[in-house]
Amino acid sequence: MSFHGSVDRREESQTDNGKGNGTGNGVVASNRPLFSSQRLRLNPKTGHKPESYDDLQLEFNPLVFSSLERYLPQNMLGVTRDIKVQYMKEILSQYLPQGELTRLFTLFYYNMWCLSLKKLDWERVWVSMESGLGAAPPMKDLCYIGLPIVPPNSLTLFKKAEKAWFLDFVPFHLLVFLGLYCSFAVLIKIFTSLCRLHPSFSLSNAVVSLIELIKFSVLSHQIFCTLYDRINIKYLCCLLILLFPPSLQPLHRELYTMHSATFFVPSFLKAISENTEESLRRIISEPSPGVYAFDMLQPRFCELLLSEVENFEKWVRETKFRIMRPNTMNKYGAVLDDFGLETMLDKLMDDYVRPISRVFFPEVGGSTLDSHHGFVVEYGKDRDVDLGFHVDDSEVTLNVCLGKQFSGGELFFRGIRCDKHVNTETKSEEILDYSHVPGQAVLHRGRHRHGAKATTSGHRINLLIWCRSSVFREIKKYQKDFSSWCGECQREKKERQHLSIAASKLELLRREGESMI
Ligand SMILES: O=C(O)CCC(=O)C(=O)O
Ligand SMILES: [Fe+2]
Repeated sequence: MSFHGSVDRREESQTDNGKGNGTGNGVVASNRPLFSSQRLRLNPKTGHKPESYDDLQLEFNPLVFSSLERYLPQNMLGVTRDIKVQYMKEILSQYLPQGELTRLFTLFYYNMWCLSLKKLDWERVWVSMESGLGAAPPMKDLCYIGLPIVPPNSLTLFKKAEKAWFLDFVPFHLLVFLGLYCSFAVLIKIFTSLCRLHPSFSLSNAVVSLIELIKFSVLSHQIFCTLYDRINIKYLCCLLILLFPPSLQPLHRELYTMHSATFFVPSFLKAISENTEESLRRIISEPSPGVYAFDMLQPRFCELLLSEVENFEKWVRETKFRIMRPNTMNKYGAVLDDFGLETMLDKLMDDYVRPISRVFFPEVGGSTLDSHHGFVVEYGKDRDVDLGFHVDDSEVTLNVCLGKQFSGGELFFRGIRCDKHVNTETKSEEILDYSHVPGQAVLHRGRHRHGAKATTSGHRINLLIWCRSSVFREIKKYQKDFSSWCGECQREKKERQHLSIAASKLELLRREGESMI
């Protein structure tokens, strides 16, 4: 690999120890095709005044040569400019084709610019180049002096540099630009209005003032850079949030931690505490295969949660805060995790939904539910009207009606399907239209196709928790047959079994016929 060559080169240069190219007398033959062991010194010769290369037609910017000159080995500092140029050109051309170098020099100049503004020190230029381009040994020397040179054909390293450029530098660049732009814009505005107002306005005065203003802008720009540099933007955001906290205050603090006795009806609590299939079946009905219904929430809890949601929505309206809606299908409703109910919902899933799902939905990861998306949906006048036919992004969905008074809004279920069969037709035995009652929960697989009919009057608000299992999702990637839960896969499997039994029977009959003959 090209890296090996680079490592060798570095080792070679280390043994050379700054004493030139092996000749020992500091003289380098001008017609020498290659300075076989070129190296640069690690620390610049600070007292050395570099020559100007501006008048030469060079492949690289003359400034690169001036900048590089201080890093030449001692014996090269006294030779003619042409030899220095040749020496430096060879160093530069060893590393990269011209095109890539040009692009990398952009990075270099960017760092130089940062340096000039004291945004970066050399140490950080090195670190930035190193992390941006990869830490190939020979680069260390070169990067240390700010030259982002990488071994030939190291396109991958360059890609990394580009990525680093975008991730680290572009946001900074934009901010600096904005800072500069704003300060200029404001100052120019002040300047022009002053010019118009001031009685002693003259062109020469104006030019002098303008120069002063530019100086001032550059200074403010530098202050801005320093601020940016010193105060990590993340911490700045945290600080701002701490200084100006969003003013949403919970209305009912008791909702934010799990109080099972006040949240749930006694029958539900009893069944969960016994934690057997029998105890659960005692309180749970199954109006259609795969849809389980049971009484769950106390009316008081529903009221509290409804007023908490109202409080949240009022705050959203007043502050004009933009919030994410529960999913792409709803224009109303709110994600409960977003206003602090995440911990309570975690507990609800862990201690209540999972024990039931373990019994009723083991084949879709019911016992390994480990994350959730909890939200409320709202239907009625000035709200969503109905909800289209869909499947949820969940393994198991808990849907509890919180209230209020309403008519219509039935949940309709149309069979469980895997991805492949999600659009297949519904069999009559799969049809269920279910009318929800406040406090009552419906538990179903996320892949159970469903929707909600129009709420024709009143206001319907439901609490939903889409529960997910990462284990199930991982296993599912390697499966093709979902006949343990997909209605259509089941039918296909039965069909295959049917055909194979019929074929076996036919084969038996054929053999019997043959033996008779
Ligand atoms: O409106 C409902 O009760 C159903 C909501 C639903 O299915 C969903 O949000 O995924
Ligand atoms: Fe749904």
